[in-house]
Amino acid sequence: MGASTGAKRRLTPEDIYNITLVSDAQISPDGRHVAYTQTILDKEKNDYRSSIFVVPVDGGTPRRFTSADARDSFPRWSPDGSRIAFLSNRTGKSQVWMISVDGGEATQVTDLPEGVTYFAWSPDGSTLALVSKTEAAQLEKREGDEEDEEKSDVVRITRIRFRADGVSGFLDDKRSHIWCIPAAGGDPWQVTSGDFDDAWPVWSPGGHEIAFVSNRTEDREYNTVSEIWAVPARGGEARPIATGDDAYFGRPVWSVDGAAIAFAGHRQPEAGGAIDSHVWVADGGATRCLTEGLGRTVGDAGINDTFASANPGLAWTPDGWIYFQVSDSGNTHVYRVPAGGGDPSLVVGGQRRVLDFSLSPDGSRIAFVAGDPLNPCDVYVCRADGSDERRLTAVNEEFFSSVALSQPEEFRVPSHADDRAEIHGWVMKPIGFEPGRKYPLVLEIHGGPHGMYANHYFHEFQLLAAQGYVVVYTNPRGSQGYGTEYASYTRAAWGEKDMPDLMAAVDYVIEQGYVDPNRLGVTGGSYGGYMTNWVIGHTDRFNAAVTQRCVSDLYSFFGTSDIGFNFGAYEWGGVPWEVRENYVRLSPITYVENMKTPLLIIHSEEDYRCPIAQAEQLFISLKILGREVEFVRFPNENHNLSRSGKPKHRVERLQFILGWFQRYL
Ligand SMILES: CSCC[C@H](NC=O)C(=O)N[C@@H](CC(C)C)C(=O)N[C@@H](Cc1ccccc1)C(=O)O
Repeated sequence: MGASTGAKRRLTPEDIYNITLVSDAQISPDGRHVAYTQTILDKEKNDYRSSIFVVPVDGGTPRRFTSADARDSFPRWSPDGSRIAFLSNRTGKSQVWMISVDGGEATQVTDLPEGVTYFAWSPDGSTLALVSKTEAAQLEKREGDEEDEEKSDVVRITRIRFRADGVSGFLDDKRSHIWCIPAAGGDPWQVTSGDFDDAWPVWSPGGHEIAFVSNRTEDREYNTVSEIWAVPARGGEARPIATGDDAYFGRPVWSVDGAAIAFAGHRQPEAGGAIDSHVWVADGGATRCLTEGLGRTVGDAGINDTFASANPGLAWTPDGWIYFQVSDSGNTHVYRVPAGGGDPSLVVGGQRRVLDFSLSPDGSRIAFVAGDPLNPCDVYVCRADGSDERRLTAVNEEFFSSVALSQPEEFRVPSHADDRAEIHGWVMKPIGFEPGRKYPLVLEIHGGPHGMYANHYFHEFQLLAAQGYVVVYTNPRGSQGYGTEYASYTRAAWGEKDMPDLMAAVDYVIEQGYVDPNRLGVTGGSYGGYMTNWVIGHTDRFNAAVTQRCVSDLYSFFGTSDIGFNFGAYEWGGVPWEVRENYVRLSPITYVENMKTPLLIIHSEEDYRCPIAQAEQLFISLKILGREVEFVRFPNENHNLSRSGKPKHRVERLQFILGWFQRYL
């Protein structure tokens, strides 16, 4: 691939409308069907629409279960397999709905004033545990009730976390709590309360207790702790499972006998994604780590622009295996480990990214969604040991058979840094590639910094290849998927320690002989935008740059991003007044006078992760310096414009990127 287009046409930005996304594969209790969410981008409505589908594991045509003009998602089978409960925004707020597997109309189960973000079936199928920001007192007082006082538009802020990307306005003081409701409908009751955010309820096998994730430490306003607790299902006092100031745990799952709980995470909350996560078990004695020697992080650190997220948990089988995702060198796989101790082993591997998975209750089958460089996603099923794998959907087969795609080629190259560490990367040749010709190159830089480029379809990369660019992308130091030492290497050294890795990849590809070294471009988003700014402040080798949702000044980023002060305090070695020099030295804007590369700045106006002032400061400085710079602002969009922004804006963003590189390369 890459050599000729044959009968196939080239990809265009608008082709995002031709891509169907599947996610959240949930295998039925009898292991014979898989329910999943299917999402499309609706051009006419300029919005997303998702529905629940069910496909037989023995093959056959997927059947649409819901067809509302809404977002239906999170399908979960009742324990007897007769019903599927799901979340839907069809009445405005996200609520739980129910549909019989025999067909018929879906019925609404919950009507909580603050909606529902997550739910789980009780083992006997009688009750659903929910997560909602509703407080019991609100149920008495519904919309339309008279307010006592006239509302003021003045905002009084008392909490350190007062804004979150994706939430317009400011955060309210409401807390997420666990609720329960009869699955057949009826009055809900509040299970947890207090000044805590509770999440991810999981029923004990006997149905008496619910484990959940919360931060109940004294210092919770200021730390990033995440603990595991359990509470009686009828309400009462919560008991600690894995708690304390060193807890950074989530995704709890009970053992089948209810004697133990497994979960994922690590014991350094302030480090976040900079260190590897593991699988742990708490059984009343000491908490044990089951994946000590794994050398890779538990979970999916993959980054791309064409996916629908599902956020799967761990799975514990009756015969004592715990299943979990692992990010490994650009792939996300499914592993399992014996709960009693032993070596973790690979179950679902391959050059691909497993986005989510679920196990049948008897532990015999796995359903999963996976994507690879030429296919964003499909639903698969296999046996518990990974054998007998079958693809159950082919949602994009027809579309992708009509367009030419470039197959990424992997490489490993020594860094330009003194340690000559091995850096893993990919190169995509342009569509219509002809040996002997020289092509412009675009370097793509991922964010995080602790994310991971993966063996997964990336629309932006394929578009650049379709337009005649060589596309290079790598997992430099700071990336996940190569162990803790690799991921944490950039601490207090952003830019300084990863730029030599990136430039080694660029030089390696230039050495292959098909790149015009005078036509080099660079782009990236978020931390990738930070690095784009850093790179053009430290070399003039690039002829065009596009910085997206970027960070330019660490000093003004600190305290204005929703990411929280802890992020900077860890990543840059302290708070500004402790390590002032780091904030200046590591800020790309410090080197703005050196920036000569024509720069396009793309930023969303409601980006609270990287506030738009980061872009404005850079734009104004470069304008004053008389540099070639343009600033494209996307109204009503947040940090996730490239992944879940309004479809029309996503197309426009891609057009701006292509336009800039066409102009300067
Ligand atoms: C995937 S890990 C990074 C998440 C990180 N959040 C907390 O630690 C984050 O938001 N990092 C930003 C940079 C930071 C604001 C300086 C970032 O680079 N984000 C990336 C990665 C990402 C991908 C998918 C979803 C969330 C973040 C980006 O926006 O592309």
